[in-house]
Amino acid sequence: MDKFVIRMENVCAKQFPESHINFQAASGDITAIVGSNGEGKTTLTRILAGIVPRVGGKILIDGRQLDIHSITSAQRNGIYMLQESLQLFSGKSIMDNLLLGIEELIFHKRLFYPAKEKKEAVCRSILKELGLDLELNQPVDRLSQGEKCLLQIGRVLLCRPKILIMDEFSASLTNHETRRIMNLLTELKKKNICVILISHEYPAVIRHCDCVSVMEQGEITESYSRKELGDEAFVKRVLSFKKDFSYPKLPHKPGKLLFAADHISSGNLHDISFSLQEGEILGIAGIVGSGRTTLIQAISKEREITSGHMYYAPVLERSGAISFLPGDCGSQTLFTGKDLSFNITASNVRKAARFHMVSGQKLDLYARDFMDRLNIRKVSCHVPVEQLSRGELQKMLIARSLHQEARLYIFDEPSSYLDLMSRSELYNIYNALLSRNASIILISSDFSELIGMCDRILLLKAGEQVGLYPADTITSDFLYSIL
Ligand SMILES: Nc1ncnc2c1ncn2[C@@H]1O[C@H](COP(=O)(O)OP(=O)(O)OP(=O)(O)O)[C@@H](O)[C@H]1O
Repeated sequence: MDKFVIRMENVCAKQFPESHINFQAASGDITAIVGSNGEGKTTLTRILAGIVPRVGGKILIDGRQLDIHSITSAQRNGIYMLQESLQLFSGKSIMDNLLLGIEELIFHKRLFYPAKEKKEAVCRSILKELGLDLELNQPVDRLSQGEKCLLQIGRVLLCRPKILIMDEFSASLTNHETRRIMNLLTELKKKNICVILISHEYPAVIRHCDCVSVMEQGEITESYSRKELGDEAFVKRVLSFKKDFSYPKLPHKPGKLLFAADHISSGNLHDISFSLQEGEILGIAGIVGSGRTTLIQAISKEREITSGHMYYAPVLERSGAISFLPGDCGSQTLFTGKDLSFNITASNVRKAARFHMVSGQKLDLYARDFMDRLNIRKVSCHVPVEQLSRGELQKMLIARSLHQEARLYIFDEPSSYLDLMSRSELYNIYNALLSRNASIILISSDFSELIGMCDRILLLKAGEQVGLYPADTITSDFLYSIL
């Protein structure tokens, strides 16, 4: 593919009517777009991919104006976008997931379907390129998150993209999986593909990206190129966005026993034993199929155990004493069509009730308070949830969980999609919860987060408990080696 530069000139987005986007990315480079939650990163890339309309401005490749008004028109110009959540055809095979819907494009099908052997050969070759050693007829459901992400990239590669946009693909991947995908993207540079990446993962940006653009309030405010600045100055610039990020874990003394699992089994989970004290954070590390979800369903009494015993302290018996924050922005638990205030306070409406009357004003005040604490920058708490960015949605769900005033919080990948400042704020909230004798069970694919914030870490692999370690005695590398 020939070298090219794609430019957005004075493009305006509906959400930021006062701002103009001026952005450019070159073929053979990985360009990262960084910035806090809600600054317009996703909006920019969605305009480029024809998912949302632009208001004014131009999109050009090497000076030639592109007519992008829909996903199809963007794809016709070679622009493909992988959105935040992984979207595969569940229950279908790897081959189906690679080819469904794009066979015509790949095989230039006219009258006849391509021979099965031809399709298999194409799929095998792309799997090889992706570094995946998988059977073509295997269903995708049991693949790891990293493999699923690679497969989606493979599907796009079959369409021979000029520009590949990836929006926060690493949110629920382990650092190891993220590294694997970044290595693949680095290989794509040799084919002159232009990769545009939205990421809050600064280590990946520092290691692999050639250019970085900073987005604030719907505008690109700064852009840096590794080639122009040199390696050292480039790294320094990127690190300056990271500021003083560290895990603000405060020392605290665990209190009474709050919960214990004694040799429990359920579904694919076998013989798990651990305890949790008041004021403690227990981390759970494990990859897909490790039994993490089954375990939290059992603890939150959504699933029966088949053997063993679970102890709940009396304080956990009251309704609302256990709060569960589901992973992947809890898309199942959103009250769509309702506003932020409703969605935040739905977990504890009684808090604003007096003589069986609920005060809407009071609910709004609670919602506003959480919006300030979690930096959800919206003028009103009556904004519909559909109008939130991914990070803002995650903060809203965290706020809902906190509003429940539970004693045991089960957080599944809570920091996914959060910018660094919001992560720091979340960790301070953990400290505040612990000081009030609440406890946390934290599930995370980010091993450094587990080590940085937890007291102990339970390791699960294929439904078995493979270890329970004090967090300050282990390293991320040790966790990778075991899991
Ligand atoms: N459908 C919509 N209607 C109106 N406003 C929206 C809509 N979708 C998003 N917004 C707002 O537009 C702004 C930019 O959102 P966008 O998703 O582009 O941010 P982002 O930088 O990608 O954030 P994040 O890091 O949280 O994913 C946010 O303030 C968001 O609340």
